[in-house]
Amino acid sequence: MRTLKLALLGFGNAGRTFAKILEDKKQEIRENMESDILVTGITTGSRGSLYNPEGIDLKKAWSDLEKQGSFDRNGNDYSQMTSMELVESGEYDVIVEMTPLNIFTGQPATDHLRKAMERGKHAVTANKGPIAWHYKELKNLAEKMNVQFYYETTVMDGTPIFNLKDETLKFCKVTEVSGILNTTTNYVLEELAKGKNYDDVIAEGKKIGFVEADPSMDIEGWDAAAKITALLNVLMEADITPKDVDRTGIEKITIEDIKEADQQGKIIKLLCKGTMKEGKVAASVKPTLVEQGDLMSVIEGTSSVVQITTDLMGKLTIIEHDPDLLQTGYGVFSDVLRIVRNLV
Ligand SMILES: NC(=O)C1=CN([C@@H]2O[C@H](COP(=O)(O)OP(=O)(O)OC[C@H]3O[C@@H](n4cnc5c(N)ncnc54)[C@H](OP(=O)(O)O)[C@@H]3O)[C@@H](O)[C@H]2O)C=CC1
Ligand SMILES: N[C@@H](CC=O)C(=O)O
Repeated sequence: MRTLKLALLGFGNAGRTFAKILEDKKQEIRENMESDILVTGITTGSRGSLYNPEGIDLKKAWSDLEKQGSFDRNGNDYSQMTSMELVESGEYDVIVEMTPLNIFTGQPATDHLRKAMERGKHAVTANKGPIAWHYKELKNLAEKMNVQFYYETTVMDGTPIFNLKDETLKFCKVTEVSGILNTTTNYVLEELAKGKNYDDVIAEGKKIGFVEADPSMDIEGWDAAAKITALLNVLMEADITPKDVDRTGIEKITIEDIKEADQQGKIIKLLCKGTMKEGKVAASVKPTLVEQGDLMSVIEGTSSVVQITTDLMGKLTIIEHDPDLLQTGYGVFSDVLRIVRNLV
């Protein structure tokens, strides 16, 4: 039986859901992959940290957080470790980065991943900042250190996009990527059309768990810009940052705009697009009028869609229907399983 130790940075919506899946599937992983996956460290921004090289009691960790809003300060595993201290000196095999998105720098997530890989640790990130800002450097570092580095959750949760390209679209050259990649704006536009108040809609989205810690990251199109950047960096080796995306958010869209679109038989969607022509990459995020009945118009609620055009396989469309946090947790879980599978 192999033992793989994980250090989790961030234990919010994504982190807790991932931990629950891990706990639920513990026995199946043992039986099918002859592996035990232990979590040896967890850090948060303000709710304390846990550390135990023999494995943390995950059920207690999330129940303490959910019941009392912080880890148990009197518990055996309670620790004062900061994220960087855990990364630099903790005992673990895989760092799992799930801290909030800082879209303007990709930090501190990038430093966490860089430092862990420099120590020869494998890395998984749900945080798209590092992929949007520092993908090439991190990928090169992973190769140099001979470690695995995965980031499936950064775009459309656990929907296999990066895995699909890596595993089943070998030698396909991607020439265009488009889609609806941000849940919050899709949800907000739809709920405003029903006559709901903006603040109530954001509060609902926060409760469900998909709105970023700072909602302007979603509303101003930054999250979508980070996702199209991540897709282009990975699928086309574009080497761009979110600053290179021609970006307009939905902050100026009014209920009148939505009604006017409806009268014309159209609907407003925040569309992302990236193309590669003669070696040049162009990327945009823009509120766009879409004909009702068009494929993009039926992507409702928390659903997302991506279309990938390739030279050998033409255009492929992948829709993620009504995801919730389970699919976010699954994205992280699938990356960790990929590491286990490749180690066997
Ligand atoms: N939720 C979703 O639908 C999806 C989220 N993601 C990405 O996953 C990441 C996490 O999202 P989510 O779980 O929803 O966010 P949350 O805001 O729910 O949780 C963030 C967690 O990170 C902690 N944290 C903040 N700063 C630090 C730090 N410096 N070191 C360690 N922990 C820290 C927070 O602690 P505290 O609460 O104490 O501040 C909290 O535990 C984000 O980058 C997001 O973009 C990706 C796909 C989908
Ligand atoms: N805030 C994001 C969450 C997932 O990446 C979104 O709304 O899509």
